[in-house]
Amino acid sequence: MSSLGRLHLVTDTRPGRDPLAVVRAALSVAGPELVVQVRVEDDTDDRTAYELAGRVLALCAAAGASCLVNDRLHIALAIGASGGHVGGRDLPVNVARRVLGPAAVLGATARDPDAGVAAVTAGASYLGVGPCHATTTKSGLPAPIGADGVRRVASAVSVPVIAIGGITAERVPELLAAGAYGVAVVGALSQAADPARATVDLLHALRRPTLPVPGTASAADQGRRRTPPVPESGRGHPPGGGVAVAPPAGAAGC
Ligand SMILES: Cc1ncc(COP(=O)(O)OP(=O)(O)O)c(N)n1
Ligand SMILES: Cc1nc(C(=O)O)sc1CCOP(=O)(O)O
Ligand SMILES: [Mg+2]
Repeated sequence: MSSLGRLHLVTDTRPGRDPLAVVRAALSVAGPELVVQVRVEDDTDDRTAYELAGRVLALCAAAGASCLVNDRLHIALAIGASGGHVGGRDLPVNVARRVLGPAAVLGATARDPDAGVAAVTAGASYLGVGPCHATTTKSGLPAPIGADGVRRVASAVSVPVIAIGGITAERVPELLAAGAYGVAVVGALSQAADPARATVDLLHALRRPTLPVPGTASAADQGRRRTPPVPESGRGHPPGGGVAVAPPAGAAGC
């Protein structure tokens, strides 16, 4: 069983970006609190994606952080990543779970409660929920769901909810209050003048105590933020208070 960090850095591989420099800067201040999701553009060939993912994994391993791979689960397996993330146009969640195996971290995109419940039933160990706010990083997304949309999903599931889309440090408190466990960002770090400083700001916002949201499964996680659990093995829980993540028992396709 592994522990999920609360701050997810999704790589920005658009032309002119330097994803490895941003990953290095973020890891230098976040260490094991960071999850790096390797996400490449759709027209990137597998060899390029594989080489980037391998480099990111090496940086993460040296810092004690987790590395996930978006969409391309064969690359996740090839490099020995902690897991992967799939959305509505990728492998179905139950198939992704079968491919990655029962111990892997598997994220699934969910934009509403029904999709969230279905993804968890199929084997997702966390949900990426958004877009919370307008984003300039990705096109073709539906209208932002805001903190209320995050609340609706978080209320329906018992796995960590990672809010995504237009996230800034200033917006973190309302998302935590809505039941989010953590956040995933692209631009807040890749477009920052000082990505290390921006990482610190996001981590501070994520560590700030928030009131539990009554009736949400994530209220338990909010409680854990104040009183981190005693790790089973004495390791694996980041200083920010990660939560143990394992696929639900009997997940379809496992
Ligand atoms: C944490 C997180 N949440 C959502 C997504 C989006 O995944 P998806 O819907 O499959 O879109 P692409 O990222 O593949 O374009 C994500 N990657 N991470
Ligand atoms: C990759 C991605 N997926 C989203 C979704 O809602 O599914 S939003 C998004 C991009 C998030 O970038 P930024 O932090 O720069 O807004
Ligand atoms: Mg996808």
